[in-house]
Amino acid sequence: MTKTLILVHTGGTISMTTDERGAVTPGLNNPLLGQIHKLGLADEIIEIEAFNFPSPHITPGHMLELKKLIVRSLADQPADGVVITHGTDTLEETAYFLDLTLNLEIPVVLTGAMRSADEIGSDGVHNVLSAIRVASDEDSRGKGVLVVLNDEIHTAQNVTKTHTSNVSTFQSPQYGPIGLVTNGHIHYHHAPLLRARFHVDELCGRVALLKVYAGMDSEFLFHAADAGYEGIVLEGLGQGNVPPSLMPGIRRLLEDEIPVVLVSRCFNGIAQPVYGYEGGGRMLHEEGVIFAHGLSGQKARIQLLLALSAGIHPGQIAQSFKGH
Ligand SMILES: NC(=O)C[C@H](N)C(=O)O
Repeated sequence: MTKTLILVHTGGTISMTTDERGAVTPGLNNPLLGQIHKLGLADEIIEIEAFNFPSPHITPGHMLELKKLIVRSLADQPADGVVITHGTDTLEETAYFLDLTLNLEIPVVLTGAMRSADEIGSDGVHNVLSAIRVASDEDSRGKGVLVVLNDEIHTAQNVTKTHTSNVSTFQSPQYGPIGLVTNGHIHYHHAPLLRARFHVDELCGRVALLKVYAGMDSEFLFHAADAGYEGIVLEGLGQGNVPPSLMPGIRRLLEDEIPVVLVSRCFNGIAQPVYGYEGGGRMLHEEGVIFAHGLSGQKARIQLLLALSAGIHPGQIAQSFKGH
């Protein structure tokens, strides 16, 4: 069957080369642009250069632009799948943003590279080829946004960058990948659960992410309330606890109707209201802190930003985190 894919480039190491000083830098043009269709994998690949940014330069505003570009491109040219190349540093945030905002049955697959385009053993072209094969596969439909690197298929919800430089950096702690890419096959061994969805045309609200540490005081939380932040995500301790010295700041935010979402700074397990001591999860839950079960801090932050931008009332935001 004839397949048409849209391949959107956004930058990242996959499109970078090494300069004369030995520093890895973005070039004027994405070196992959125009190269991939020559490999003859899908019948038609429409390449679009959306941005050419290192991914630390990507903002939620760019993520929304990307989402709109995908919707527009598919309206102009219906396709069987979408592949997006992206820097790896914030890839998981863009993937989750798209997962929560795109409402598509066709596969949408993000990929990137840990080695620049001119480096020996560069993983970029291989990852793009795998992503194209995954996006062309019928079994990839209806699975939400996927992330494909190093011959593994991960969900946007669970995947995270776990290593600064290794090519096997993308992992889904505690859940594992949902599928594998081999020479001849795309093989799924798990099916992802249904996700939340938000209809967002514009982003509004500032949401901060703070990591909780031993002896942390409330100063940043008071500052966040004074500075007009609309939401706070806390990466709490263990099963979802904070030092008692953080309670005055949390109470102030909740009094001001600023949602406080709690995840765990542990990368395995879920945050849950277990402990009844001062600052323990039970107390936080009873006072109105929202538990985002199993999400990382950076994903919970994207979700809270989208919930606020979708106009969900602060009282209803907890509901939108149910099921995670
Ligand atoms: N491997 C990479 O793509 C890392 C790079 N700093 C980026 O995210 O753009």
